[in-house]
Amino acid sequence: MEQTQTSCKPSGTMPTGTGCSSQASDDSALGLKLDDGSLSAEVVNKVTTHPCYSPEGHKYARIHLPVAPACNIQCNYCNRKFDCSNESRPGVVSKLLSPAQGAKRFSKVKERIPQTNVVGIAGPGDPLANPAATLATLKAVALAEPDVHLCVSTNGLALLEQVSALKSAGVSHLTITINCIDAAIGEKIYPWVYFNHKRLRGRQAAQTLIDRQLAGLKAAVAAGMLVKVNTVLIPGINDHHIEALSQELKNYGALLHNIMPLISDPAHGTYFGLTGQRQPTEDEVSTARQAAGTNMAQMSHCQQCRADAVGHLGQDVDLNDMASSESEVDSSVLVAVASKSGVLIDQHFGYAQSFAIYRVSATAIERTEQRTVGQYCVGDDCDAADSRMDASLQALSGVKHVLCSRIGMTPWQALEQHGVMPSTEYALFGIDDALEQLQSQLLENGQLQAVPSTTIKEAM
Ligand SMILES: C[S@@+](CC[C@H](N)C(=O)[O-])C[C@H]1O[C@@H](n2cnc3c(N)ncnc32)[C@H](O)[C@@H]1O
Ligand code: SF4
Ligand code: SF4
Repeated sequence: MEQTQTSCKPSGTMPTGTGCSSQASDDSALGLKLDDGSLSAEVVNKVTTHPCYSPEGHKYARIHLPVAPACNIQCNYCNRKFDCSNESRPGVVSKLLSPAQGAKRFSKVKERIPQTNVVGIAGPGDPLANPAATLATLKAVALAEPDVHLCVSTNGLALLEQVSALKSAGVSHLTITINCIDAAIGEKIYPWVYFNHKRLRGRQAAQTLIDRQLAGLKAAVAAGMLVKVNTVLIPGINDHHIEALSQELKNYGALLHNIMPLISDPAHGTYFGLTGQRQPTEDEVSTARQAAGTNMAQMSHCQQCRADAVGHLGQDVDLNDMASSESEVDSSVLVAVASKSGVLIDQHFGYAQSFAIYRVSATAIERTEQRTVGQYCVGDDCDAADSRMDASLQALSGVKHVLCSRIGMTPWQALEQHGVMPSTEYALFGIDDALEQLQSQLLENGQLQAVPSTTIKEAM
């Protein structure tokens, strides 16, 4: 790292951010600081040319490439959607991309918005729960445009073992979401963590995650990455803990702290949304930022972007026109329907013993077969049936969407991880009506090759 001294010295907190100062200035900031505590010219440049690290970077644009669907933990505030064009929140995307599609999208966007100098991978799941796709995408982008800043956003569970691969791929900016350093708080945020081939729950899950996050943070800082920490502010859960957390983040060498308000809505289908967990008020967010600001430089201009956001912060561009020119748009998709009555979407995923399979294209909705499955939920046990899930996944092979009246969080996650999108949006709709609405949505989002007219026919 270049060690040219600049006039940019740590100067206490940076509530709106000048981008070149930070109070996180002890030795654990390792390679980022010069002997007198100021930031090196290289670091200052990397900070001020990134729109999220500094308001000074506002003239630059970023692109998030949605190549990472799976996640290795569950947060009570997160419900990812892979085919959603109308919600503006983290974790949703219009369409998942392969690494090749991601690199192609970047090149097209770069042509259209030449100020795009940051390529980030932020989901819709966790980039490091999808390491092959993440690294392949980063490498393809770096090959096309060596000067771009590569950025990854992770929950940190798998960070420690990926730091050197990320570094070799050229990742300079890293975001870790750390919501607490106390497992008693963490168990209220994370229902489970999947680590070392085991699903951990309760305090053990939270402690494992926290330990791995801090070890990953330390390793990333030591590798010279500029680490920003995201913290989701959840009233009554971690709001009293923010100052202690920021003190620890400073000790571990994080450069910037981004306290983001919880987004919570029953319609999102998250645990917090369904249990009525409220969002913080603006005053509560600013109190938390002030408390954390005694330790850490604060980011306060985060837009809580979608995992496929493109453009300048706050001025996202619409990708619909681009989506239709990206290859691999399906000409038809298979949809599995869970129905007791045979007329309505009125069956819980876990209680279905068979699914009606439909092929949906732009011109037709055709019933192709009935597939039998072993019932996933047995008694009250709808959440601990890994082997039954494997059987369901096999039975649903080739299917892209499952329509059902209800579904548990665990099977939802497992389906998502295998590229199948469950939906309870059409609960109690007539099957024909639901399929027509899904068809329109897929066409609108550019996920189906468009050709006019719609017919429903029975092919059985
Ligand atoms: C969708 S995540 C993807 C990256 C990675 N899986 C993670 O959690 O850091 C991007 C950011 O959005 C945040 N996020 C997700 N759902 C949120 C919600 N309902 N309210 C506030 N922030 C949320 C996450 O905590 C994370 O900081
Ligand atoms: S780690 Fe990220 S993607 Fe995974 S559940 Fe939490 S917010 Fe969602
Ligand atoms: S979510 Fe915040 S940190 Fe991430 S790209 Fe958007 S503005 Fe930047």
